[in-house]
Amino acid sequence: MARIDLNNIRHAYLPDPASDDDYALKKVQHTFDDGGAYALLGPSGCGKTTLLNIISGLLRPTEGEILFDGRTVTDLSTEDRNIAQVFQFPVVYDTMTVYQNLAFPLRNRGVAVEEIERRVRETLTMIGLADRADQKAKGLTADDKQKIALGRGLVRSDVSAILFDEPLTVIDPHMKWVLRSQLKELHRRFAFTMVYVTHDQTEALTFADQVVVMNEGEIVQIGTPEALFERPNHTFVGYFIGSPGMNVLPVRIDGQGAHIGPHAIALEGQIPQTRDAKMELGVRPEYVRIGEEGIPAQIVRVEDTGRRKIVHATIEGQPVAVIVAEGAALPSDPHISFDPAGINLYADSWRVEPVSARRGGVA
Ligand SMILES: Nc1ncnc2c1ncn2[C@@H]1O[C@H](COP(=O)(O)OP(=O)(O)OP(=O)(O)O)[C@@H](O)[C@H]1O
Repeated sequence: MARIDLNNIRHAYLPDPASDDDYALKKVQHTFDDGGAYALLGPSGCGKTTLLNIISGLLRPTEGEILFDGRTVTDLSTEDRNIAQVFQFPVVYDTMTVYQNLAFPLRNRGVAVEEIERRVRETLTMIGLADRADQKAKGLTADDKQKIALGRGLVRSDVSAILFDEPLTVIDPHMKWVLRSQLKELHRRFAFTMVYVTHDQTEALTFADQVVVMNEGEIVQIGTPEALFERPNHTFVGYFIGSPGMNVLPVRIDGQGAHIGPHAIALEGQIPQTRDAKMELGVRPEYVRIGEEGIPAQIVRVEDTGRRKIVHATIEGQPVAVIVAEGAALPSDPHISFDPAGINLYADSWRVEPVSARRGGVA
């Protein structure tokens, strides 16, 4: 397995890109550590597949350089980069049996027959197709074919990395959960470098150690699922991750602190100097309290989701979502307050650290 460095990668599908908007990938500078499990997460069209195809060699970037373990591979093919890639829709050899499909990439590389037998049997068990080893792929369901495609990616131990592009789209929901857990387990056992593209936050957060969140051709944050939840770097990460997403509230900052209308908000640490930036507070619904004290609120709607309720309210005309326990009673004169530990401050959509935590830093 390999460490993958992306140095100043940009990509435009247009022949003569002029402005930033012409680039599907604006600028990517990132290292995927050897043996890391990464998810590329973001909405449709943000550049995930473009980035994945640049790593695999299906696409040559307009600018920049790709290195595997310090060696430049920018001009090498997928085969020469020794990459296994699993796509959204299954790519299998219909006329071969399930066993032959998995054995094929190993035979191609001259792996010894006993080793092929051992690895193929092990992988077949892992993907739940051991009992169908001798069946032709042709008659199988899309689900099972995709399991073969996953198996073909996993059967080789010599690859630099395994790349997955929304591989569970065609898999039924229960099997999705099973395969996701198996991929995670495989990663624990064999420490493959894995990059997994998805627009589904559950898939990303359960699979990856590090989630790379992308928006409009840029990486906006790389972090553990916990960091993305507690300290979103950008308001986009705040509302893209979480259900419902983070509340983002415009605030006024002055020498005394942050204010929503006439109401002062208690913050941890000192507020950094922010010049003329657009200032917002980001507070996840899990950190909003509804009770007798705080800012007067109007309840608009209550959603019952089973173990908890989501209360949709407004304060000073701004929508706020609040998560409360299933049995909790709502006050007749509702007020909203924020747990200071759950408040993040944003200047022009990017998070700023409270000054005390950064020792005198300025936004
Ligand atoms: N072959 C192509 N030619 C021209 N534009 C393209 C091509 N492939 C992708 N794009 C554009 O590049 C941008 C990024 O696309 P990309 O497929 O990388 O996004 P994505 O995040 O993987 O989206 P999705 O989840 O829908 O696959 C989009 O605006 C898309 O329309």
